[in-house]
Amino acid sequence: MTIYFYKAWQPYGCFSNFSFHGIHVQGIYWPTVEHYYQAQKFVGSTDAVIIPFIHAAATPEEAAALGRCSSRQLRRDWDLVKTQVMREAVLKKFLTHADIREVLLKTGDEMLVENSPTDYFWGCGANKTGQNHLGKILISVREEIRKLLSLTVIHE
Ligand SMILES: Nc1nc(O)c(N)c(N[C@@H]2O[C@H](COP(=O)(O)O)[C@@H](O)[C@H]2O)n1
Repeated sequence: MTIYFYKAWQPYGCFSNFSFHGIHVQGIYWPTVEHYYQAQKFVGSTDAVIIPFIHAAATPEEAAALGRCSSRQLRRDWDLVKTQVMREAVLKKFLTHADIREVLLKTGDEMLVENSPTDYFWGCGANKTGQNHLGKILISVREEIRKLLSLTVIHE
């Protein structure tokens, strides 16, 4: 059975990047994966000045709105690195928070799909033909955590 998720307040909302499960990356705390992901778009770009504003955004929706502003200059390698940036942040999220790690592990081997009606890259889009990269990342993170757990105890 495929598990669909999208908004943070819906079933399996903890799989959304908009869920309030903070991460530390290189000594900096980010309130959601979405804050971190949107900020990474501008690392090294001429619009890097926006990064502290994304970091300080009160909500992930606000962070996403700042990061999605089409007049700003994205880092040049963004399309090359964005999937890896997202995977590292999502892995960090599920290594950090034991409660949602359990939710993820309990999905067994089920397919996970971000049921976004508009996003055909991270989600499945309105007609379910999207690439679902976020769902694929969650599945690979689930597998990586299983391997880590079989080797050692995770220290939060
Ligand atoms: N608008 C919106 N609301 C949500 O609640 C979402 N979970 C998403 N999806 C996420 O949006 C991010 C992609 O942003 P860009 O289009 O690359 O700026 C990514 O985190 C999706 O999972 N969108």
